[in-house]
Amino acid sequence: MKPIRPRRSALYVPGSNPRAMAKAPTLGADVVIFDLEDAVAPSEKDAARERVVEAVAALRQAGTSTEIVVRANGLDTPWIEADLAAVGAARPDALLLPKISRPDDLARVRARIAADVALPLWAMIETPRAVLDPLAIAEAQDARLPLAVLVLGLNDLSRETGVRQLPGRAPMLPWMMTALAAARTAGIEILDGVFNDIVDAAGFAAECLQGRDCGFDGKTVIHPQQVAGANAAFAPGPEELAWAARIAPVFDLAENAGKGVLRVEGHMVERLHADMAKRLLALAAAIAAKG
Ligand SMILES: CC(C)(COP(=O)(O)OP(=O)(O)OC[C@H]1O[C@@H](n2cnc3c(N)ncnc32)[C@H](O)[C@@H]1OP(=O)(O)O)[C@@H](O)C(=O)NCCC(=O)NCCSC(=O)C[C@H](O)C(=O)O
Ligand SMILES: [Mg+2]
Repeated sequence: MKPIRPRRSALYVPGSNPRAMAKAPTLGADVVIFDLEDAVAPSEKDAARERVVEAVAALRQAGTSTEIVVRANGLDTPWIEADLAAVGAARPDALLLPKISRPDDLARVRARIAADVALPLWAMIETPRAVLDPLAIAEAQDARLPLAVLVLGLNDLSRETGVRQLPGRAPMLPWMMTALAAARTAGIEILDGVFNDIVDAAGFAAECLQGRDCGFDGKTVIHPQQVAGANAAFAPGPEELAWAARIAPVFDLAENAGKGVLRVEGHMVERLHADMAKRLLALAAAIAAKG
């Protein structure tokens, strides 16, 4: 089993907001994404980049357990060269690239990152082209700069396609699930998009549960108030864990060694269910280890 790093909540923080940046790593999010892209006005780009480099360095020095990611500006913007150089110097845990539409976009980024820099890339799936073939993006791998996580950008997708962001997200679901299948085919993770209405706690909770039911590893969030809800929704619940603990070891028992399927408490349990249960228990242990 691959080592598990919980990514239940990934909090975007504008690189232009020092107060929020200082607060972000203390809020319990598994991931903090310092944003240089859409949340930062053009006039603030240079100052934000410097501030983000300093913040990443300070967090590394402090040995934070929060995963620290920097979102760069788009490939065709005037800021990308400086962003990539800064990320090379700061060495966050990962670099998030917006508006990746095709494998060649990743190749172009990789070619522009200094040869002595090695770190995971995350790619935003938020253009119409990307949702038509997310597998080509997810499978565009590289040893030095591997693609580790896809992140949905449903605001940009809405803007680019005219699709409305409705409760239940019916018009978006085919794209969301295709991206999820692409991530799983490539063996990488995928995070759900943001929920813009900060005051609609019930709507946010419903969307978190939907994301979890759809198989996402976590949700990107935009405000401190959304962190706890995402953490709760994307963590295994007590009943789920209790069941997992009961079925995880059943095929390890000597009497079941030659069996492929069992009846446990009225349920059919195959080896695949035991494997899923072991993964769930490992995720719970990784969450517990965070303290
Ligand atoms: C959305 C906000 C602009 C709301 O800001 P504001 O009304 O000022 O928030 P509050 O007054 O409620 O804030 C209370 C305190 O919490 C801190 N805070 C707020 N937001 C954050 C945050 N994201 N991280 C850390 N801390 C935060 C405030 O500083 C207050 O603290 P204090 O003063 O000490 O009391 C704002 O929440 C915000 O900017 N959110 C992030 C926006 C962002 O990054 N957007 C870009 C990413 S979303 C996206 O692009 C998705 C994708 O690409 C797509 O296409 O869909
Ligand atoms: Mg976007």
